[in-house]
Amino acid sequence: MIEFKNISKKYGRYSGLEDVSFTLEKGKIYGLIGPNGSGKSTTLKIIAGLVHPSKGTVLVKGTEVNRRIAKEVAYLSELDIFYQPFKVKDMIDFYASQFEDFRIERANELLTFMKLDPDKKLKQLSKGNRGRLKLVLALARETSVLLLDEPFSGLDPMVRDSIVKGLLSYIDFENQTVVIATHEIDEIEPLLDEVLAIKDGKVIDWQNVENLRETKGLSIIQWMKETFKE
Ligand SMILES: Nc1ncnc2c1ncn2[C@@H]1O[C@H](COP(=O)(O)OP(=O)(O)OP(=O)(O)O)[C@@H](O)[C@H]1O
Repeated sequence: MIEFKNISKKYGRYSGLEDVSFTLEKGKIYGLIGPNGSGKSTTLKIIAGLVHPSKGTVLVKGTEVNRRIAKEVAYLSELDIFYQPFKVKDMIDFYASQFEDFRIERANELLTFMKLDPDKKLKQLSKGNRGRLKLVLALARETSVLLLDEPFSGLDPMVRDSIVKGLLSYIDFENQTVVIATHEIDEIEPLLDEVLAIKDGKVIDWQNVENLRETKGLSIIQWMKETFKE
């Protein structure tokens, strides 16, 4: 579904990714784990067609990423910059006008689940509620690729668990490839099929989560501590 072939990304003198190759399959949920600045967001942005690699080829559904294929990718950015005068419901209408795969009924259901008032102005939303709105906008799309960059930032720990459970009902386990970059490993662990460890722009390890648990007896956190120990 998603193929990285020898991808490097340079930002001027700085390196974002270095010769990264992998294949992500349909129907799986992947976690990208790594320290700050390791290349997680760069990876997601390349899949979403927002950043162009300096070297290598990226295929999404067998096609080299272009504007058409990028429109089939739902991407939740780590940034939350919204057009301030909009109300929540204006944002829903805007997304519906931009993406053919945006399902308004689903968005309204998600707004209720996230306890967001459609009539509230975006500038009046707390950071946590902006985070919830970002999730609504990404999950209301019926796409084959769903990319979530730090989807729980700003959400208080008390609600994260219930939001993760809610997430489950909006993921199409058969057909979607979901990639989540996060530091909130505890919350996300029950969702993940595979984890990729990224460090200094390289994938340094890759594990199947069930295998990690059953054959090595490790949780993702334990594996992560071993993988990233200096
Ligand atoms: N627009 C940019 N201009 C210059 N350097 C950049 C830019 N975006 C990313 N980088 C650099 O590329 C590297 C990878 O950044 P990236 O944002 O992909 O990391 P990350 O793993 O998502 O980090 P974080 O966990 O802090 O979000 C870092 O060294 C970063 O400073």
